[in-house]
Amino acid sequence: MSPEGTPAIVSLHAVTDDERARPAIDRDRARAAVADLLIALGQDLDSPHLAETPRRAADALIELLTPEPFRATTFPNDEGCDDLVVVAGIPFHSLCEHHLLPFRGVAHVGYLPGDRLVGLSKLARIVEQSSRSLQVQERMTRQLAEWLERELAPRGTGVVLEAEHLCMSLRGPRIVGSVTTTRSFTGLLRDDERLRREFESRCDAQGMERTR
Ligand SMILES: Nc1nc2c(ncn2[C@@H]2O[C@H](COP(=O)(O)OP(=O)(O)OP(=O)(O)O)[C@@H](O)[C@H]2O)c(=O)[nH]1
Ligand SMILES: [Zn+2]
Repeated sequence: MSPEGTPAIVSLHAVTDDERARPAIDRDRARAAVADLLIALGQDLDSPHLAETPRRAADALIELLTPEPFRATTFPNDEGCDDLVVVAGIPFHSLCEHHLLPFRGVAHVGYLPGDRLVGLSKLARIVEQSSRSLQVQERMTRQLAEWLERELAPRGTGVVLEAEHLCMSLRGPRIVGSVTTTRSFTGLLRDDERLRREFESRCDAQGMERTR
């Protein structure tokens, strides 16, 4: 309950310290750098199709790397819900920190409630927010679990990401269709095998292989 005694809807800002510490984006410099890159790659910037490409490409990258802040609405768990809450099959795409190429797939995010419940859409929003950054899949998985821990203090969290990395399918080993799975479990989801299996069975129903 809020201090006034009305039912509490607590809003918490969801931008992490990491994101606050990020240096400001210099759009002009990014555009000039893309122009330099294209010239270094032997491309002709005088061609009508390429003339605006530095602007377009820089703006596209900036869009992909700019998380949208949101407020993480939470509610008191007045009904004492003690079953897993899982949003499975949340589509996402992000940019691989090593090659600046996309990786894309689905995220499954769940928690075992403690004193608070979170608005379900916020689980999708935090996936979207953490994907808007140069990422490594393992780190993104861990960040999502840490966010749940921080905002909800739940009795357990489960996060599973399944993704195809274009740096592996379009170049390098050129293996098309492989799926990388990363997982993070905390609290009772880490310690109680029955709960973890229950979480995983809900993820399986929305797994990448089944839904693509
Ligand atoms: N652990 C992890 N590795 C990633 C991720 N995304 C890309 N990588 C890997 O990052 C590694 C970078 O290694 P390097 O050997 O420096 O890159 P490279 O010379 O381009 O190597 P190849 O990709 O094997 O051609 C590669 O093995 C990628 O597959 C990720 O999310 N997690
Ligand atoms: Zn990569």
